[in-house]
Amino acid sequence: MEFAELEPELQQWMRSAIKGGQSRATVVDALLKAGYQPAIANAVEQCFHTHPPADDSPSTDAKGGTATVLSRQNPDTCFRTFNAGTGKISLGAQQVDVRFTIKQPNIVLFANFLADWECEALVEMSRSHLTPSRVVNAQHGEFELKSTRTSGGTHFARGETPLIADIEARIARLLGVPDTHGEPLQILHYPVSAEYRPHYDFFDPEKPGNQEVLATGGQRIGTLIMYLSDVESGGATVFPNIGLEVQPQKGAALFFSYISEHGKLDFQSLHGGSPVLAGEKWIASKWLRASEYPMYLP
Ligand SMILES: O=C(O)CCC(=O)C(=O)O
Ligand SMILES: [Fe+2]
Repeated sequence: MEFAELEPELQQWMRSAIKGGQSRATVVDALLKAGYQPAIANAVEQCFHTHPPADDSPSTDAKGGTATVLSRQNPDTCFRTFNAGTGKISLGAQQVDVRFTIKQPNIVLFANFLADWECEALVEMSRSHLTPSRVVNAQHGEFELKSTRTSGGTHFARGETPLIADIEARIARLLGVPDTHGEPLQILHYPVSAEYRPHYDFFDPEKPGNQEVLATGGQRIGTLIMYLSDVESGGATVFPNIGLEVQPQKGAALFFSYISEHGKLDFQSLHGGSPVLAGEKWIASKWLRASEYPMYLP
């Protein structure tokens, strides 16, 4: 949906909300609640570019104001909702399709999120920089090698290249969460037999080793896994508690969020990458936080 196609009153409302310092998520959320279709997020994004917030109006995010959807008690409402009837979502050159949705846990599979050339470019940028993937030890907070995660990976800072900036803007438009809430983009490579055993992407707040990761950007609230390759055999993303298996398809993206109503962590979101049996698997993971995540860690 193009900003220029909206009714003048709506354009005016959007301009003043943005000039007044409302965040993208707040504006999109208000419009969805008013009954607009999710594609309205496109128009909001365009409006942000053409009518950026005034320099002297601090954003409600920065003030921690109550209008900020992401600072609510119940952060799951900050994501747009999708259903089987959502239809095509126009994101720049990509016409994204919703393939299926599950409500609990909240899972959505999108087809055609990335173009083939974008998948190939991300793989080529990463191939020579892979190091063994690590996991955070929830007891003492160190990042360590474990047999439960045997992929190789690398990461890119937000906006590190024009392609990455473009994909991050697309994610923000699709999900209705500002790109500033995203961790660096992780590129993961699974050769034959590599896997990521079932785990949660959120950090258990009860565990002492998680306090440091939680202090930067707050809790993780959702994950977008972008498939950069097909896999000849094996390598599905699995949700063992609900019996779901998603076979990687180049260009598709799997979204799931794990803060259930009333801000409770959703333990049904247990998921993993099953072992690759033939061929190789490449993915890009974008983890989203409840608050802004710094560009460079202190
Ligand atoms: O490899 C997969 O399919 C799952 C990856 C994953 O769980 C993650 O990146 O958090
Ligand atoms: Fe994960």
